[in-house]
Amino acid sequence: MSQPIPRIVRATVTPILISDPPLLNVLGVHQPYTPRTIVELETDTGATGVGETYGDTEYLEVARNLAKAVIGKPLTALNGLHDLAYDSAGLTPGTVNEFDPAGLRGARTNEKIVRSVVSAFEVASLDTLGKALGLPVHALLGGKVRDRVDYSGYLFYRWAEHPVEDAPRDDWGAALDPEGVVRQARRFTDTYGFRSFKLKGGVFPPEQEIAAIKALAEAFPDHPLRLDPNGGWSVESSVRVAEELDGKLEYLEDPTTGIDGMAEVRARTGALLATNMCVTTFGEIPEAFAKDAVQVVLSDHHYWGGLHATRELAALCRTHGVALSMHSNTHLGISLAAMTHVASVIPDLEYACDSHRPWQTEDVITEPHRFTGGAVEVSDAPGLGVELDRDALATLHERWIELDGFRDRDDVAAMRQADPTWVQPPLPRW
Ligand SMILES: O=C([O-])C(=O)C[C@H](O)[C@@H](O)C(=O)[O-]
Ligand SMILES: [Mg+2]
Repeated sequence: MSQPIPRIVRATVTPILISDPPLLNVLGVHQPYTPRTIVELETDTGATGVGETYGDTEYLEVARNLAKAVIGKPLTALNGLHDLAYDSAGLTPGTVNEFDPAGLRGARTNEKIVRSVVSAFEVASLDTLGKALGLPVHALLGGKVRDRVDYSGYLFYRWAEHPVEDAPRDDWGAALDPEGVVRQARRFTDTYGFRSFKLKGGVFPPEQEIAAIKALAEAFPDHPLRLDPNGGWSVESSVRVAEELDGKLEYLEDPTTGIDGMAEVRARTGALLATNMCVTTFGEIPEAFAKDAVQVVLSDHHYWGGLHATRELAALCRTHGVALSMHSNTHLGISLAAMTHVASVIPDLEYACDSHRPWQTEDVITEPHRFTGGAVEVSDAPGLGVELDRDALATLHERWIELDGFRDRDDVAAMRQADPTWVQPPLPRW
């Protein structure tokens, strides 16, 4: 006997600020606090679920509108979320900002904002549905093909402390040269067992970053390595780095900006190139793949629009012989759970995924994930397999209310706290 599909009766959007260390990148430095949005859904049958996404003001606005619009909708109406988000926010597709000061993921567009918000509602819906059915999210996506998902150790040049008073602190110390990077990698691997490393570059002139990769290669000869300057280099510099590091990298990530620049680096060096900047939406795929600009697409279920969309992306990549792996920005355990579920159902995932999570000291789930052997176990518990920590959520939301200067991530402005002359660096920087 068929049952009515549960309908959504409550959708709550809670903005939070989470502590973030002073991690450096081509734009500047992370703020002491990064905004995230937590979405909670409840159905008329009493089932509940959670999702997480970016929390900057523009995202939050769209999320708040979508929260009103989903009331009364069937829990399984996932394919309508995208249009509902556009309509409820009164948006049309378009570019908001040619360069995103917050996330180093190409231009900031309404499409990316909408998809990022939709991802949190889609994940929350799947969590709710899974819990109602007693099935893990991976089962709702066709079933896991692996029990553990590999993540790479995400190394950053960093300062010991933020240059502002009362900022959160940690005990990692500074990493500003090859020795510091190797020390950080050693601690990462001792603590979490990571079996590959990615170094966030674009911070120092390429020679210094080449030296850091060489030091890592010497210290960890069995660990695959990646370098990601977020488009900080010209084509000429990219070619030089690719040649200097030939044989030392498993791939080079976004050495330069734009599809044409990436295609030229590929054509001149044969280096394997990954991106989370020049292919971040479905519309960019035909040109990038036709020009052989990228060989590894770093998906991010937030900005591709959710877990189903990530599987669609995986199918497209597979069809074109392009590999798929996973990008990450600052995030908490709800996102890590979603990333792990979707990664577990993609058969041909050959590279370890990225995750910022080891840098975070706070979470909104009662039992944060553990990285062991560089991997996270895929949960078979109903839904995402996480439980919301309401006290932690309330505390981090209070912080969002109090510290209104951090509600939009801006790495350029954060850098100005240390260097008042700092302006958004033009790319390429070198
Ligand atoms: O792989 C990437 O490009 C990123 O993770 C972008 C991020 O914004 C990262 O650079 C960061 O958080 O500094
Ligand atoms: Mg990247």
